[in-house]
Amino acid sequence: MNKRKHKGHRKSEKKPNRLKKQNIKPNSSRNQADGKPKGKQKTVTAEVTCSGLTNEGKGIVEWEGKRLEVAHLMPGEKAEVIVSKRGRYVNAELKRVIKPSKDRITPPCEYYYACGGCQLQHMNEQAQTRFKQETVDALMEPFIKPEAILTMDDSYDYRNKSHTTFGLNKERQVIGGLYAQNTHQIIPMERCLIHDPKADEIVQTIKGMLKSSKMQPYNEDTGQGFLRHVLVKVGKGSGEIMVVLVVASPVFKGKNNFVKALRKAHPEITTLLMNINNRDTSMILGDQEKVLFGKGTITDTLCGLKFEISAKSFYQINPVQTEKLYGKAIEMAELTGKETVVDAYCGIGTISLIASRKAGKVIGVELNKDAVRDAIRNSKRNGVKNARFYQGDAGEFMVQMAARGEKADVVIMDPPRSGSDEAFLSSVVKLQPKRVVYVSCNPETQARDMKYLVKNGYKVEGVQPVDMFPQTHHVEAVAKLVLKEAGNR
Ligand SMILES: C[S@@+](CC[C@H](N)C(=O)[O-])C[C@H]1O[C@@H](n2cnc3c(N)ncnc32)[C@H](O)[C@@H]1O
Repeated sequence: MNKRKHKGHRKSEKKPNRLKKQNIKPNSSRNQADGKPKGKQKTVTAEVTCSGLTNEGKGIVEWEGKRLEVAHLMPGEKAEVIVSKRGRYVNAELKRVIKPSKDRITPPCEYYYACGGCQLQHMNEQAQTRFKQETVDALMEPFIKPEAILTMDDSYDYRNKSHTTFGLNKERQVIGGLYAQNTHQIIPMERCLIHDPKADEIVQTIKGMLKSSKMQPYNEDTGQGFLRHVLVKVGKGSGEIMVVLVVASPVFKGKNNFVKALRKAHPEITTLLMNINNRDTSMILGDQEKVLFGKGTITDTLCGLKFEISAKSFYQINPVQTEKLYGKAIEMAELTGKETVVDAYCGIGTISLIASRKAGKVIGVELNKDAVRDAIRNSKRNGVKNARFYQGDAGEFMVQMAARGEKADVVIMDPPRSGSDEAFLSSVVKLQPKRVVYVSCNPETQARDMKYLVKNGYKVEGVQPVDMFPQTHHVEAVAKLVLKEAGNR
């Protein structure tokens, strides 16, 4: 996915929406012209005690009868917070922790409090694990008690994909970094501790080259400038590296010299692309792409298979944990070699091809054209003969399968953060697969969709949380649902 927030991830896909975050009714006290809350802002310092955490890892406190959310505050902690009130809009920020939790640590990242990418670095590993376990436990409480979360030994440097945004600071110097949470303000940074270190090194080289190559960073407000973002994908298993320069115009002055210099500085880059994004959008990647050198894709190894990955295709960002996640999903599918498996929202065919080794046949469906092309190539590359891939909306595809009276023994589904839809879920109910394995990076929408399936004849037999995104509030979960006996539906 080319969006800033996903599986992962890190930035909101939409423009900031602080009202929504604070659970206050939209536009209740806002000036319609500039979007800012109406009225004079009052600021007070208040002493509060944190009673728990939101699903985004923020501390919950009570102030003047209102429930407020305070980033970086932990349960049981007493703290001073700055409360800003304008009309009915109330915001609280941590000023000082008076009584710290025994689980509080000093965040190792120097940008942590300014950047929005990580939300849990102030918690030790046990507290992070407990938070994620409790989040999934609470969401799955109507169905089953989840298994203990699968954690990761080395919880930094794990991301195989990074994107850095470029701009100019007030002194008109080039800066590159991540956006501050809920804003489009770039926090200049040289190293993000959850990125692959090599990716950050390459980005720093590119930043240093901008001046000599007379390349201007893009300015979102004026629409002037050239370089918007740099996307780096690292094949952790293969060592292959893809760099994508996301630019605002197809005219790349000094391209040959730039490419030559970058290759000289980083011979480990295996392919370089230019992606043209000239729209006023929060999406990182545009539609047009040009390969500047190499094959335009990287290949990585996962679960013993080789996968080719395009710039715009989704690929799980933490391969160590992905192997655990996929292993669990395949175990839950209980394949014997005979089954027809539908792998919905299949991306580049990772789960499909791993499942194909134990299934009769696999049908993969995916919306992104590039990902489907990758999946077909991956199937050939791995000598898989019993998998077919289709491009389209998974819901529509399932509706058609149900209308044609086709059969599926197992449905594996791994939708984006927003979850699945009624067209898809109602068709699953019509197709009546014996098992549904639901993989999700958002257990909130997963629980919502599971409720539909449970109402319509399925029973939850297991839920396995996996920590795919250490240091952030995100958590992955895989659930096994089985069709109840006809008499028990
Ligand atoms: C979370 S990813 C999972 C991909 C794959 N299962 C994996 O593990 O790599 C979700 C995928 O769903 C795709 N997608 C999003 N909306 C879709 C839709 N309506 N129908 C089919 N695929 C969709 C995205 O392009 C993305 O590849």
